[in-house]
Amino acid sequence: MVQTPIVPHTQPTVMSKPQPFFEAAIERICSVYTQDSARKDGIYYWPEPLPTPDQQQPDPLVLFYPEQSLTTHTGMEQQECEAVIPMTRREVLERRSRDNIRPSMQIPLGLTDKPAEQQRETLLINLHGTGGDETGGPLLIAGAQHSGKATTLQTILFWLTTRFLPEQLHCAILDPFAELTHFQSLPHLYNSNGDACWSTGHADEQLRHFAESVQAEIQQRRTTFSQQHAQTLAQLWSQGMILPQILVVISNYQFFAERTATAMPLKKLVQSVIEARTLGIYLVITSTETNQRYIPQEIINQCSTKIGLNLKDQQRRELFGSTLLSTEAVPGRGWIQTPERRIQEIQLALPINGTNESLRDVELKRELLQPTL
Ligand SMILES: Nc1ncnc2c1ncn2[C@@H]1O[C@H](COP(=O)(O)OP(=O)(O)OP(=O)(O)O)[C@@H](O)[C@H]1O
Repeated sequence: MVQTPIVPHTQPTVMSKPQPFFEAAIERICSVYTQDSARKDGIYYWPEPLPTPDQQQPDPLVLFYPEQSLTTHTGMEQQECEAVIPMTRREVLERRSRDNIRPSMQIPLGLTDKPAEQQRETLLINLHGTGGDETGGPLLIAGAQHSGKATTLQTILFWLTTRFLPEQLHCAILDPFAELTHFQSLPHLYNSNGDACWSTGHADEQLRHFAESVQAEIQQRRTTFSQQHAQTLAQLWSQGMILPQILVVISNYQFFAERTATAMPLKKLVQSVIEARTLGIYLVITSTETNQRYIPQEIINQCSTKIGLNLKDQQRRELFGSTLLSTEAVPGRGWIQTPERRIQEIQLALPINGTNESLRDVELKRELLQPTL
């Protein structure tokens, strides 16, 4: 039996504002009975809540450990943020040229809350999956406006382009609202023919060209796999044949849905990419809508990992097939449904720290323009 800790009688703490009695009591207990002593007694504390962006700290959770604190526009040093990766970006860049790297579509994207297990864990999305066709798979991020969709795409691209050399990773991006333009400068966005693989898809011709170039890559890859009698990209890499992993990003899918000339070719492209996962070709889609009018139900069903950010009740039902409580309306907060169909609350990470969007934007651009190691 665990004994109740004895709290010595101390002077009341001086507080700046009145605190409810139970909060003051908990604070007093915590000050004398540390987490370490509790663990030794077999008591595990409820984990910290998910970090919440607010006015005081708009960037509580970032991808990499910040190199240095950025100063705010008022010149004051900002508060420390939590990092998903306990390393700076520079350290990850250094490792990528040193490590014997293997293909991997595991992406650290934030934190997840598991109240039943009293745990808060790193949220790892695995687009490849480890256990056959039902695992990994396409990622769909659906969310209201300003809920953090574009930022999440930036975090995904920032991770993958930091982790992998351009010959190991290639991205093809359809970006109608030009939210990912900073990545255009990276060699990862050029295919083996030297063609840029970023497009707004505004003109039908642009979209057709984008779809054709991705389809051509898929076709070429099928031929290579069969010539080499390979089952997986990892097999080819281990034989010294480095074909890049390909990430296809379709941002704001709903934008294309009502254009009759583009809806069908885009749907066909998505189907082909979904089928090409075993060839090392992966898909991430974002959408502000979850209704069939804007995104075909087959596509929603085939996306085995789904994230919903600040959605209405009806949209949560359309996306997850079940009614969930709404989450706090802060950017990057929502629900994830994983391939095992588990649903968990999450907080997604910013790619970079900074107290407002324009500071973060400048900093991200600067990081991406820096010569890599
Ligand atoms: N995980 C996060 N943590 C903190 N702030 C975030 C996070 N994600 C996004 N934000 C901030 O919230 C705002 C909206 O983000 P973002 O532009 O990514 O949303 P969006 O869903 O793409 O919006 P829209 O649909 O209007 O394009 C931005 O100021 C962004 O910096």
